[in-house]
Amino acid sequence: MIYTMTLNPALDYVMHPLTLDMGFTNRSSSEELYCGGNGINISTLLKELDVPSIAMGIAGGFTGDYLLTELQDKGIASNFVRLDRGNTRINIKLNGIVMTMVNGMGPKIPEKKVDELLERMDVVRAGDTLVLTGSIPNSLPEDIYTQIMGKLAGRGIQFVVDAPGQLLMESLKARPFLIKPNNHEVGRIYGVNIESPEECMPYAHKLHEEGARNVIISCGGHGSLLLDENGVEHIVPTAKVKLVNATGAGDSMVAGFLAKVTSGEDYETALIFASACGTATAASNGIAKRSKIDRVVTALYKKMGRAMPGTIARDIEENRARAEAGEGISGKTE
Ligand SMILES: O=P(O)(O)OC[C@@]1(O)O[C@H](CO)[C@@H](O)[C@@H]1O
Repeated sequence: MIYTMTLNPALDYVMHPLTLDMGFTNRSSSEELYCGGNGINISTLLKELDVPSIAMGIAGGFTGDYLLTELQDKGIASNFVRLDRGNTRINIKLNGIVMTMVNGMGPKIPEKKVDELLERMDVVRAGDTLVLTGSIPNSLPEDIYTQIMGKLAGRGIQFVVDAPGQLLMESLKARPFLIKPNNHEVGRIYGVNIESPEECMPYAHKLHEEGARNVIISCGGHGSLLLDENGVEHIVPTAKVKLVNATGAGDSMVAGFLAKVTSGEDYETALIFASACGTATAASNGIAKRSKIDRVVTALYKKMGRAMPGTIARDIEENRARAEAGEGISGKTE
């Protein structure tokens, strides 16, 4: 089972401002509301791929109620600690000429709720994957990811960490199965300006030496890299699409990679699929639907001049047939 942990979930309120003048009232042409937070995005994309996962985390107030009802309606299993006070945050995404985001700090988490969460972690068993991702509310201890991994150490659980700077570096001691920073985050960690996968590769080796078993670094339109646990370097370009909203693109990569690795695909195939999932989300409102992912996967193999592996081609064909027959969530169109 794949467990995703979102300690600071959010409702993502996307506005499309016509102007963005500081100090004035600006008007939005339309708005959308999505359930967000990195782990929730990962579970959402996994659901789209028909890969089961359980979303865990901490939620509170009317926004938390909305979030959990939405997850239930989408058929995403969840196991959230509920706060007695405080609201799950609302993150503002101003999708204008450039994307401007204002992310909330999140509610205050009392110590007893942290204990409750740590107790609930006992459901994660040998062979499971636990994804620890996103920022943490400032009332939580900074080493919470390390605490969780410490508690579960030695149980045969694979950890995946996608977290900002220090949280990420701290987590490397636990030898996570996968980390997925982007080029800017890696640049900030090492104090360098790096854009392309080729420029990022030496830093992937450093992160590998520090403890990460597999390192994916996403580089936006420049492509992405994977340095796998066997020390093999993989680089994949990005399929060309019209950018709609890149929120959740990195999370979609993590989901796509895990979906393929856990179903036994090799690392190169998993990276290509991951890249397509990220691109498909960047070209969507919200997390990408299956039909768009399939189109981007096909376009990416074409761009790379490579034949699609039989397993991936069959999967796309089966999904198309199911969509035509009007079955299942994966048949949804955007
Ligand atoms: O404030 P954090 O936890 O760093 O990031 C939260 C967030 O921006 O990340 C997700 C996209 O990855 C969004 O759904 C969400 O609003």
